[in-house]
Amino acid sequence: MTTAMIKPQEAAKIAVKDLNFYYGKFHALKNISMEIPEKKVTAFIGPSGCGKSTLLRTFNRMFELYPEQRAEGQIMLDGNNLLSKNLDVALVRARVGMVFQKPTPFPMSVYDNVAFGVRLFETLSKSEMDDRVESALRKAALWNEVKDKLQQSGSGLSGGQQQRLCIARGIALMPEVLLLDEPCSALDPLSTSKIEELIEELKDEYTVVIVTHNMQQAARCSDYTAYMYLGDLMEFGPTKELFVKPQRKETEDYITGRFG
Ligand SMILES: Nc1ncnc2c1ncn2[C@@H]1O[C@H](COP(=O)(O)OP(=O)(O)OP(=O)(O)O)[C@@H](O)[C@H]1O
Repeated sequence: MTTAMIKPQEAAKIAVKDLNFYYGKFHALKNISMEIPEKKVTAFIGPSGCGKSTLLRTFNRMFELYPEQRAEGQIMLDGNNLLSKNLDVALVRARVGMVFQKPTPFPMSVYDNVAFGVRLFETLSKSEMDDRVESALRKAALWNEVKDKLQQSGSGLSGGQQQRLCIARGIALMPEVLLLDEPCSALDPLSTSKIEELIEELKDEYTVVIVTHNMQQAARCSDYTAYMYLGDLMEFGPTKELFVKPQRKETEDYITGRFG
């Protein structure tokens, strides 16, 4: 399968080359090559089961927790192969943060939810940590809503607030890349639009990759879109072009709702 591709003009933050992924014998990603541009939002779209989440999870070696899962090929992050056995996985995960579909706050206070990961990597004074927590919550557009309840439990927040708390938790580690796996699927429309606004702001500082089922969301908040089907990368290019003038008939059928 040859991917219909318009190569991004920006520098690549992540360069994927000939990536194949297996769940046991099942070949879930087939020879994927693409460049994820730095400080832009890239969306992965495609019908259920096409491999969007699988591809996203390779970017922080999430699959390594499961022995039957295997990735072959290269995923270069600033020139280092993320799949190389020599790379420290904990450091990879600090550079490449991930937010999941369902908000998953830790069973601890709002403050500690954000500080927890930072304490694993850095020794900060109390005031430095306070600053870090505040700055992460501000960037996640949550500070004003929680500044008076930092010591209350994170699970007491609304679903949309919990998801922004999870984003703050990722940001607090000062990652370079943020992976968002259907971050709005469990949220109401108002929380969804807040997260979408936030994504727009995050790209000033981070490279953002988002998996979404929602094509309007991909069209609204991404700069680049990848359309996947049955483990193949069918088409990749600037979002505006992919939605307005797709190169492949399969992409057009999917985005116009004729299929999927
Ligand atoms: N743990 C697993 N073990 C075996 N097969 C898996 C596993 N996880 C996913 N798969 C298979 O790999 C393929 C890709 O799954 P993946 O979750 O990446 O798709 P997706 O595009 O993100 O789907 P969805 O939109 O439904 O979340 C599917 O055929 C799925 O059944």
